[in-house]
Parts: sequence; C-alpha cells; structure tokens
Amino acid sequence: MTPDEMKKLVAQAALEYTKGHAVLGIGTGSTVNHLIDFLADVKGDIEGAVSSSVMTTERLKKVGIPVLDLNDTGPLEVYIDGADEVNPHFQMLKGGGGALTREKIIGAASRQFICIADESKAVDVLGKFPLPVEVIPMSRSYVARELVKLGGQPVWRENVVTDNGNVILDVHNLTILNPKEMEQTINNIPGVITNGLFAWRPADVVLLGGPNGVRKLEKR
Ligand SMILES: O=C[C@H](O)[C@H](O)[C@H](O)COP(=O)(O)O
Repeated sequence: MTPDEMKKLVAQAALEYTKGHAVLGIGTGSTVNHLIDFLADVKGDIEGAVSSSVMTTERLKKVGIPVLDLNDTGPLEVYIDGADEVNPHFQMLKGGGGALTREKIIGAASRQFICIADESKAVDVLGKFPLPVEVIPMSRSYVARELVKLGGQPVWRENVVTDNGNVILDVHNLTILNPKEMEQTINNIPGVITNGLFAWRPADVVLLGGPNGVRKLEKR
C-alpha cells in the first residue's frame, strides 16, 4: 500500500466524526484533500466548512461545500486535519504546507481535534521533520538568529508567502523533548506569528492509516 493510499484510507475513516455536525473545521494538505473528496458525497448533510487555507477553500468550493467565516460560526464541534508528526501524547508538528497559523486558530476554536495521518507520521519525539515558523517578513533574520540560539538551523522557505502575507523559516535539527516549552519559547520571539508545534492544543483523536487498516487512538 502506498503512503497516498494510506492517507485515503484514513481520510475515509474520519467521515465518522463528521456525522451530526452541520459545520466542520477543515485542515490543509494531501490527507485532507482526500477527506474533502469524500465529503463531496455527503455534502447534503453539511451546511458549510471553516477552511484553514486558500488551497482548502478552493477545493471545498470546487466540490460545492460552502466556506464559512469563523467569526460568524462561533466555536466548532469538530476540526479535522493532517500532521507532519504526531507523538504518543497526541502533540503534533504541523505546517509542512505552510498553513500552520490558520490551522492553529481553528484547532483552538474547536471542541474536538481529529488528527488524520498515515502511520509514518507517528514518532516518539517531535522534531525530525523541520519545524515551520511563520514570521513577519521584516523580522526574518532576527528570528533566525534567535532560533539558532535555541539550537536549531533555520532555513528560509524561499519564494513562499503564506496566506497571511508572511514568510516561513523551517528549523532543522531541533530535538523537541519538551514540546510545550518549545512552542511557548518560539512564540515569544518578536516577529513570530506562530510555530508548527501543537503541544498546548494536542489532538483529541488520532487516526493512523497503515497497510492493515486504520488505527484509532483516543485519549482516556
Ligand atoms: O500546513 C500543512 C499542514 O499542517 C498539514 O496538515 C501537514 O503538513 C500534513 O500534510 P499532509 O497531509 O500532506 O501530509
């Protein structure tokens, strides 16, 4: 089974969590793209979705699902999104597609966060995948120097402008033993909008797709 087939499998399994909810929060990425394709088949049950990126907005509209403004919907019942890494505490590293800030906002505004990923994303310690940090353009070099002080090697994701008009530094070689502390420390650097650690707001349910099916991990 290819990684993409595993993503498709796990996206289909996430449909269970959309039942009974007229308004959904929808993340970004290749796994979520499969979910949107599946949602197209049940769109009659969906009033609309709050989208975490321009890419997701376009895809939702293409399949005929109305895109709603989070300011109008109020708190959401469920948010479904992928991850670049997820640890045994359901903390995630996200933002490989650059959508981390809006993802973090919708995740925070939702009662349940469902993480969908292929099983290669499950790790013991976060940080092998470079940690994305969204920064205001004029602060890029300053923030990069501060990230070096934290032991990382920031690399500017050149030619990428986020949906919010900012830039991204991908921080390599961080061993993130305390994700909550790291999330907070990086977010305290002036110029940082947010970083891709989802430690303070971990997932509530993790669905992992693998060759033997979907493994469902729920918090006790
Ligand atoms: O910015 C992108 C998001 O955080 C994605 O959820 C993450 O990169 C995982 O993407 P994919 O489902 O394509 O592996």
